Amino acid sequence: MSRLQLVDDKTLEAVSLDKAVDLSCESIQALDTEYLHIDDAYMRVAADDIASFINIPTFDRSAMDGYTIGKTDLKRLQTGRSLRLRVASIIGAGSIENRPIRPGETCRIMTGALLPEGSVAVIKQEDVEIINENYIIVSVRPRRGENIRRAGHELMAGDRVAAKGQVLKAEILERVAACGIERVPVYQVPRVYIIDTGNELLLPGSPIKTGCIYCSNRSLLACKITSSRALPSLSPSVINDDLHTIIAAIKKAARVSDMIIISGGTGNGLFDLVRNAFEYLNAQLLFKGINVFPGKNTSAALIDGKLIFNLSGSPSAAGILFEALVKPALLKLKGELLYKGDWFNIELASPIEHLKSGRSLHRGEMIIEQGHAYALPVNRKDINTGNIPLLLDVHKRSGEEPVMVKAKLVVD
Ligand SMILES: Nc1nc2c(c(=O)[nH]1)N[C@H]1C(S)=C(S)[C@@H](COP(=O)(O)OP(=O)(O)OC[C@H]3O[C@@H](n4cnc5c(N)ncnc54)[C@H](O)[C@@H]3O)O[C@H]1N2
Ligand code: MOO
Repeated sequence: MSRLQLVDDKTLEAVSLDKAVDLSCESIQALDTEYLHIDDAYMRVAADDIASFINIPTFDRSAMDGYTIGKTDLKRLQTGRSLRLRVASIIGAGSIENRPIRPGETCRIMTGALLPEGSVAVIKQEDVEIINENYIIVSVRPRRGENIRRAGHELMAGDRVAAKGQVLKAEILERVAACGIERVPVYQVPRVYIIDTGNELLLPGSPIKTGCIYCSNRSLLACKITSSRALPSLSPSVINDDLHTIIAAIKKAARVSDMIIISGGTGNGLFDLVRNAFEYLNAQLLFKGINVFPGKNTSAALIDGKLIFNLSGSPSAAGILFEALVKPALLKLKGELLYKGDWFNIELASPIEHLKSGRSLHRGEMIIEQGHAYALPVNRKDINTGNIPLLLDVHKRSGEEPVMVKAKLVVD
């Protein structure tokens, strides 16, 4: 390992957060696709448009439990007359009445059942007078088509029920199932490998030692990866600030995962060696440093086509940078169409304490006051209050206290 040398990458300039997101996202493509049974496809990402092969419903059906009305009887009723109709048959949902409806006749029909030929309306059972099981009297004036659901009124054959890149949520999968489609094309789920570097780190469960802290980033990142519907995998132990150990961990991660996150070692201290490991591995450095706080030392690289992020060891910075930078790339890897997420403008509920000049990212929560949504800045002690969590993107220009900020919903 004598060939290991510390790299001097000071020549690389820090990029804006937007540029860092673009460079990361542009360097990767969605994973391969597979077909899954709809029962296993919840929250997976559609790898192609999914369209119906059939009209839904495929036949004209009754929308109510009631009685069918034929064309001639409808005309008579519309003149204001009362009619005594003979109940010719009973049609339940799923059964078929082959005989067309005749003048002076009705069929008792259940909700969802196929209408007999010649039916032009259905009258709800509570709107007729039942004389006995063979006769009813109708005195209402139905509209043509009343209580009839026509073939194709929900969907026509060829209509799209899911778009490529859309997350298959409950209501979408209901539509897919309604079309009779059993298997759907989806993107594979990314496996994201987490490496925590730092000599001071202990895994929870081990006895505390002087000068050491418990490693909490792996829990934070694993939860965020899980809530992004990807698969976290954790290095079996924390990784010491030793170049060979870091290189071995990255090599292993690149073999078994689709994306890698390394926490710690982003700084310029003597034991911040992750970028030296990148150099040794001939990684293609995408950027080194982002003009935002926290995260000014964040970097990203490609190793064997796998995107690898080096986030700050500080858990609050790592959590924020996951949301702002890693998550868009992860969603792109998953095949999600809207991988960058929506930023919206929102007013701060209170000023942010000790706000730095320039651009900074913060944790926030949405609160509602007198019907208006505001972003309340929160520090780490106050999070998880039950309010909707937000990521806040704040620009402070000299001498100005920002009022409006950009925000993005955080799901974890
Ligand atoms: N001379 C300077 N020193 C530092 C600067 C600077 O500009 N000049 N920047 C500071 C900032 S900002 C950051 S961020 C850090 C960069 O830190 P690293 O990414 O190299 O991370 P570490 O030094 O390893 O750790 C930072 C902090 O977080 C704790 N940590 C690390 N890993 C974990 C983990 N897995 N779980 C929980 N906590 C973790 C670690 O003990 C440190 O306290 O550099 C500053 N220094
Ligand atoms: O670089 Mo640090 O992540 O700004 O807090």
